[in-house]
Amino acid sequence: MDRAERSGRDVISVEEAFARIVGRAEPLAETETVPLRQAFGRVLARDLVANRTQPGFPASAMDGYAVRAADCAAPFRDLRVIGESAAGRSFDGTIAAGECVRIFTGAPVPKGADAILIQENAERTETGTIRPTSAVDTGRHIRRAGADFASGDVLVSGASRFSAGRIALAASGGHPSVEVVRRPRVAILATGDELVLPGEPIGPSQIVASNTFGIAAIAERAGAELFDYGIARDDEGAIGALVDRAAAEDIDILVTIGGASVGDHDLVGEVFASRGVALDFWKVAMRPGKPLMAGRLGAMHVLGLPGNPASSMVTATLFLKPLVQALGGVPNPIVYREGVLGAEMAANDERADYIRATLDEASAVTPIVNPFGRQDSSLLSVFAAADALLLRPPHAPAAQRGDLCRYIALS
Ligand SMILES: Nc1nc2c(c(=O)[nH]1)N[C@H]1C(S)=C(S)[C@@H](COP(=O)(O)OP(=O)(O)OC[C@H]3O[C@@H](n4cnc5c(N)ncnc54)[C@H](O)[C@@H]3O)O[C@H]1N2
Ligand code: MOO
Repeated sequence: MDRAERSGRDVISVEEAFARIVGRAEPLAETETVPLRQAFGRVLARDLVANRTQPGFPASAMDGYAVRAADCAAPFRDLRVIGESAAGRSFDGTIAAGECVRIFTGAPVPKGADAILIQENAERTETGTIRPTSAVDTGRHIRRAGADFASGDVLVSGASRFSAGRIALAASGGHPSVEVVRRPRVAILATGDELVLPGEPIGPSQIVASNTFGIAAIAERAGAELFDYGIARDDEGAIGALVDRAAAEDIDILVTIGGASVGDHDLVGEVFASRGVALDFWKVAMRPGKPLMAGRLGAMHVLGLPGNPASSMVTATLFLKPLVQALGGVPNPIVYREGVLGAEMAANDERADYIRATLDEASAVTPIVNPFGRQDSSLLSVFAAADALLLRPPHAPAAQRGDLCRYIALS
């Protein structure tokens, strides 16, 4: 496909682009076992089954006395304290009528007891007995064995992402390590003669290659293992060598930044073609982010993001993030929420607009979405200050302040 052919043709909708990039992505089959401490955010490969029952014994939920409920009915009489059960140190005898055992939270309930009298409802006497001051129901303050889970229960279903709570549950179920889906391997390659790294000496017509850092954060948050391929000059050989490297290093998603448009130095599409990338599409009816390329080189997904900072961040949010999630085996829809417009909007043209906006959530359940006045796709300061991308669908009619709208929350 030459440049003339690539330009102008086949502008597809955002929904179509999503279906082609994300909808066709197969979750990775490979798994790995990681220590539980490293499992946060990872995707569980298969159902995690409890190795033990929790609690493993009937346990007291309170500090007090293990009693027979029948002994704690009015008129109250003294109960003899025949021992103590603390967490980790049980009382091995059996409680008979008129007896009780001093017990602490989490400790095993001794045989014969069927309730816990909290210590606030017991008067200690000088003769080593206690007297209940309140009746107690059978079963009161006793956690039955297996109340949390039983051995063999599914604790966390396969394809779930490990939250803090799920990690703690896996630990409680007796798992020091867990089997998780391999992280998708994402390589990021910035292209452009004008680019230098942050902190490097910078010439008068140079700019800092900032996009890699933002895109990497989006990909890693979505679960990627990241490979930074640095900056390639606007040279077919240099860019091509890094495409080859990605294929050789079993990269799952190669992301290029810049060089996606129609200028004489926009070489990425040609390099892709020369390296055998099967280009699926090259333009999306969206703003920012129109010159987005997507294709495959064998099993490797290839995404050519536009160079303008907001364009690359928006396309990474809409397509790269859910693609990483799809390969990693987690649900990956783009969630559009409902808001109220904080400003009037002009009628839209044929491109879906993703307008950088702030959310005012203080006043109402439905947040007010306030678009920034400046929407140029070079403005990182505006993107960084945004909480949301306000969606203006293609051909949306003019809208008033207070009208309902949809937005994507940025985080
Ligand atoms: N004649 C036309 N010109 C342009 C069109 C068009 O349809 N016809 N599309 C415009 C749109 S929309 C966009 S978006 C840009 C995309 O251009 P490229 O992907 O080719 O990006 P570059 O030209 O390489 O760079 C654009 C801009 O972004 C800066 N940049 C590039 N890489 C980085 C990076 N890693 N970090 C930070 N900034 C980066 C670069 O210096 C340029 O300023 O094309 C329009 N043109
Ligand atoms: O669509 Mo470009 O991505 O506006 O700047």
